[in-house]
Amino acid sequence: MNRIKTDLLIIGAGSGGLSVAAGAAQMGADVVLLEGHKMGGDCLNYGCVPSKALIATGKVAYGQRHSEQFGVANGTGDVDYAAAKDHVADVIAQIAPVDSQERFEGFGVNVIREFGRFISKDEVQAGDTIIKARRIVIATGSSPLVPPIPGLDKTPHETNETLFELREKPDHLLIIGGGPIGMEMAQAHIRMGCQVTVIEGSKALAKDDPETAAIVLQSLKDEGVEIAEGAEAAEINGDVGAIKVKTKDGRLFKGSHLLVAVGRKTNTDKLDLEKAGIEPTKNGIKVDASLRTTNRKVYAIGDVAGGMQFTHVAGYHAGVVIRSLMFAIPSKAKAAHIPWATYTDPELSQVGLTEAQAKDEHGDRVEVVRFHYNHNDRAIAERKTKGLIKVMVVKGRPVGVSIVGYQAGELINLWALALANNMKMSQIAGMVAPYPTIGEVNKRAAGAYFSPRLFESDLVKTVVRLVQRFIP
Ligand SMILES: Cc1cc2nc3c(=O)[nH]c(=O)nc-3n(C[C@H](O)[C@H](O)[C@H](O)COP(=O)(O)OP(=O)(O)OC[C@H]3O[C@@H](n4cnc5c(N)ncnc54)[C@H](O)[C@@H]3O)c2cc1C
Ligand SMILES: NC(=O)c1ccc[n+]([C@@H]2O[C@H](COP(=O)([O-])OP(=O)(O)OC[C@H]3O[C@@H](n4cnc5c(N)ncnc54)[C@H](O)[C@@H]3O)[C@@H](O)[C@H]2O)c1
Repeated sequence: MNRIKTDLLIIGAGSGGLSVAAGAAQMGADVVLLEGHKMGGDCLNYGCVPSKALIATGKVAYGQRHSEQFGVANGTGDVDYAAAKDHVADVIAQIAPVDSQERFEGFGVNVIREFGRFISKDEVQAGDTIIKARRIVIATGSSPLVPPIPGLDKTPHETNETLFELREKPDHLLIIGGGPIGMEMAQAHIRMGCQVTVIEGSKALAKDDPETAAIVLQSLKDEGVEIAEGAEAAEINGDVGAIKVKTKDGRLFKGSHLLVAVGRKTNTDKLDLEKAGIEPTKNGIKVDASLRTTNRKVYAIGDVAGGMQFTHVAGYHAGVVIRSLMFAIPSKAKAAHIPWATYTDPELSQVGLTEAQAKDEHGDRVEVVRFHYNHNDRAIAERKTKGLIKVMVVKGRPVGVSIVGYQAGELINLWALALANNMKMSQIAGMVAPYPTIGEVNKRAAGAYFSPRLFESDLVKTVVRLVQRFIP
């Protein structure tokens, strides 16, 4: 057995672990990084990157079929499903060097390609190496949840870990789960020429604002996706080509392939957490505001910390623990300013409170201002007029923003900055945005907050009349 000592041990080389490793090593710490499977974790190999690459294929195919409105003859938009998967693999391959073992070794990180498990409060065994560390960061992420629905274990099915390697085009893809994975993949597949049915136990895209989510759901239905809500999968059987899903309320869905996308299970089973005195929760590892576990030498970040499960959250967590670990500066993770986006067409994004949450929290003090894409000149030129922005405002400051429409994932960046810095609506309204950009939607939403105050105020009218009378 090899024995090594280090300042910092990181378990898991996904979005969170790699960010901590890169930062800490480049700042001079002695770092050991463990990865039992693929460098880059879920995001690069089974998550964000392949899903967005497949969405891009769908977008091109859809664009070909709908080009006439621009004066360009419609094309057939035929998709070679296997070739689309080659495109996905090529996109992953282009990004992979950034997350590679070689790059991290170049920073001076000792990368060990083994799963790690605790053997004491400050020791982890990985293969035939025992690492004793002054501080440890658990960044082991999550895996697809495959629930114990009767028959599922005997029925061939895809998850996000297998879908991007499937080369045979599904005639009819059944998707259990109408969350972001389900809806992004539903649209990508209908655009690639598959028939698609989403079987959702409660409400699709339920974590988002219902008004903006409804616009996405209607768009998917208009493209031909069948979305069954209140349809909890209860019994599954069949084989590739003939899969059947029965729901609790007796509905029967038939398809050729099945994708299970019903949420995530955090990766803690290999860790032997109890050996280190680390308390788990129902969905992850118990952490305090500084992401410290019940063992004061150990932190948990990213998906395994059991909060919002996004790559940018794992990256943000990495920054929080680096401050504590490298400089001993007390640092807390907050969630109120964290945005998210779902990359359907139209896109859906959110930061801060939804309208319902804002009204719960602030009552009558909330004002909701809206601006619709069909008043944005660039959106008209691009024929992307479907969508709106809603800003929830309390005492002149935004407390939440929901956007649905073209580039909603880009537009939310400004509001993430505004919420993180407690900015005022007047600062957004005062920004000069280049014309014609989709980004003017943001400025016009802020303007919509002030319009009634300026244009419907008797006081303003009286003052203006008075001033006009006295101006020479
Ligand atoms: C289909 C899909 C699409 C997504 N799209 C987006 C998106 O568009 N935007 C977004 O922000 N997020 C998206 N996500 C979420 C995002 O992928 C995750 O939030 C992110 O990868 C979490 O990072 P992490 O570092 O916590 O974990 P991971 O990236 O999962 O990394 C954890 C790593 O730890 C390793 N590991 C586990 N146990 C051990 C052990 N005991 N020892 C050593 N190594 C171990 C694993 O092999 C893995 O490599 C998507 C997820 C999915 C599934
Ligand atoms: N664009 C993005 O940032 C992006 C994209 C994909 C995934 N993700 C991340 O991955 C996480 C997981 O995504 P997800 O879509 O798997 O999970 P999710 O938890 O968001 O959605 C799962 C859905 O499955 C439904 N469900 C559960 N059991 C069911 C059953 N038996 N029958 C029918 N429906 C059932 C739930 O009601 C829920 O709506 C997301 O929460 C997000 O954090 C992010």
